[in-house]
Amino acid sequence: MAKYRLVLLRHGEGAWNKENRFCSWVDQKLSSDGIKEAQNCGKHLKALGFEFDLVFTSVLSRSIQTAWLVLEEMGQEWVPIQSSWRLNERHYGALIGLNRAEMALNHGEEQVKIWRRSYDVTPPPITESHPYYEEIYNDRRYKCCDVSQDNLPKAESLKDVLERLLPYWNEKIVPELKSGKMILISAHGNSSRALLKHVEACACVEKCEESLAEDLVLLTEDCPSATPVPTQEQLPDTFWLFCSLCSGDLDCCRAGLKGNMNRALRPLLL
Ligand SMILES: O=C(O)[C@@H](COP(=O)(O)O)OP(=O)(O)O
Repeated sequence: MAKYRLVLLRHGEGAWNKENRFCSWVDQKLSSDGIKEAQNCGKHLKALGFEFDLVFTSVLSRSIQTAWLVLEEMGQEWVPIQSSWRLNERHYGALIGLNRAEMALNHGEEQVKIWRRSYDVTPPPITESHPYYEEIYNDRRYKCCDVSQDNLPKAESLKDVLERLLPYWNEKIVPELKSGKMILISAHGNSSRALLKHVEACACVEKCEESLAEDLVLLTEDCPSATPVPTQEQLPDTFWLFCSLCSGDLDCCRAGLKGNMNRALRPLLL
């Protein structure tokens, strides 16, 4: 039996994913395709015999809905779910709600790529005149966070996402993994990317005190070759799985489960 067991999911397709708009902190629900993707993912995980002990989600409905649908398909609805804004999608600031293709026409492909896939470039911040400002900052879910509403981000780079995510990862998730629980994280494209970057970096570094470091064996394979889905017995001693497709800035797929599992969720590559 593997020592540390983590499955990291990017949620199924949301309504604005379909429209190619920056969704970010706007609380869009899953599209009908997204619902099917999450259900398929649950079927695959069930077929592979996964038994989750604890689930972490962001406070955005698309990640929570994905977790519910996965658990329902697996007959594991009873598994506790913990939600935190720290797993939210990257805050895209003033870009929220805008269409990526229109942005590319107005600002150029290169600029849009920098906003989306650079590590430490922060897009312009959201201001009070933004059409979604009130909807986001007056939402009750952000009144009970571990930071005050005034201190919530107004725009984030991927680096900022990692910085706000790490305390939660280290304090809430890592101890549960270390206690032997099988964990599902249902998150977003960029919060997964940030976490992936951290976990992989730690796995490469000899000593990384607060991480799973040497004990963590990553199942890394070149993208996009389809490989057979390993059974639980075939998994190495310690594993984590990234159940979605590649992230453009990380160059290749990091996934223990590929093929069916990855096709169950919308690829991260756009
Ligand atoms: O905010 C969004 O629209 C996408 C990410 O956008 P990109 O960084 O891929 O542009 O997040 P998700 O659908 O994973 O919650």
